[in-house]
Amino acid sequence: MGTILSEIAAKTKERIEHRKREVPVLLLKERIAERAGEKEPFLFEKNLKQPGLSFICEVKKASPSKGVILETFPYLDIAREYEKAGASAISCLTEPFYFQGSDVFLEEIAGKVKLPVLRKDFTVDPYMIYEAKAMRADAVLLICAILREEELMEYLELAEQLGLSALVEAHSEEEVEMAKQCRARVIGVNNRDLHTFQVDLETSIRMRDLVPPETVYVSESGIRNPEDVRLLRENGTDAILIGETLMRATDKRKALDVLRGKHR
Ligand SMILES: O=C(O)c1ccccc1NCC(=O)[C@H](O)[C@H](O)COP(=O)(O)O
Repeated sequence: MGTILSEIAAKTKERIEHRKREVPVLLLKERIAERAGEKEPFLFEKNLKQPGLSFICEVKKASPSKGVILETFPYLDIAREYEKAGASAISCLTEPFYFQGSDVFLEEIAGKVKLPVLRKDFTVDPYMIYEAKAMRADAVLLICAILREEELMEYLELAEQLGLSALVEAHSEEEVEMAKQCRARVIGVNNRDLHTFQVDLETSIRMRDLVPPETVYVSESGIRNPEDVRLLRENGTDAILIGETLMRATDKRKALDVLRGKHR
């Protein structure tokens, strides 16, 4: 049975084939050259390697599991609040059909906020890595479940050449092995089951020891409360990626403090 990811990946391929005809890769390369030196290479990875648990805070309007999360979506204000609240990085959804994301959100956030920004999209073509760089992203998401090992290796090399970090996402032990084989430097385990959409933190807790300490280990999805954060911290997680919980919080700084265990 196919998962939601294969469906999103197929739709993304169509979107990107169309985009390539509108904006040829040569144009993206010109834009990248014009912006050379504007960004510190690999800042995403560098920030996640700072001592203590790092928070990657997500800017996400909607999702397949929850539908629309926020009707009005002040994405730039949200990113600024994350910055003030001490986030280490921002994750910005750019996928338009399932998450109501947009490249415009990312480009604007990356232009106005100093934190590194992850382009949270379903990378299925090297073109998307050039796009990410051209729109001033600092990192790309590479999902093992939608890539062959040769593709993952090729995309990691391209990201490296462009000074972009890559968050390599796994859902199983086999995918963690694939990420390691490709020498990923940042590996994220997603706690969301792609068949049922159920989240279970035990997934990333269980796989922690498969990833060596020099690789950044990220736990993604389903992080709701200080107890979840405490469990992940105590299990040796380097960074956590949080979307819905923060999107629904009216006061982001307070919500992050509560998650960190600073408020009761
Ligand atoms: O969020 C979904 O419904 C979803 C469904 C299928 C593939 C990916 C999906 N989400 C992308 C993410 O990985 C999350 O946005 C991210 O990890 C944050 O999760 P959460 O804190 O649970 O919003």
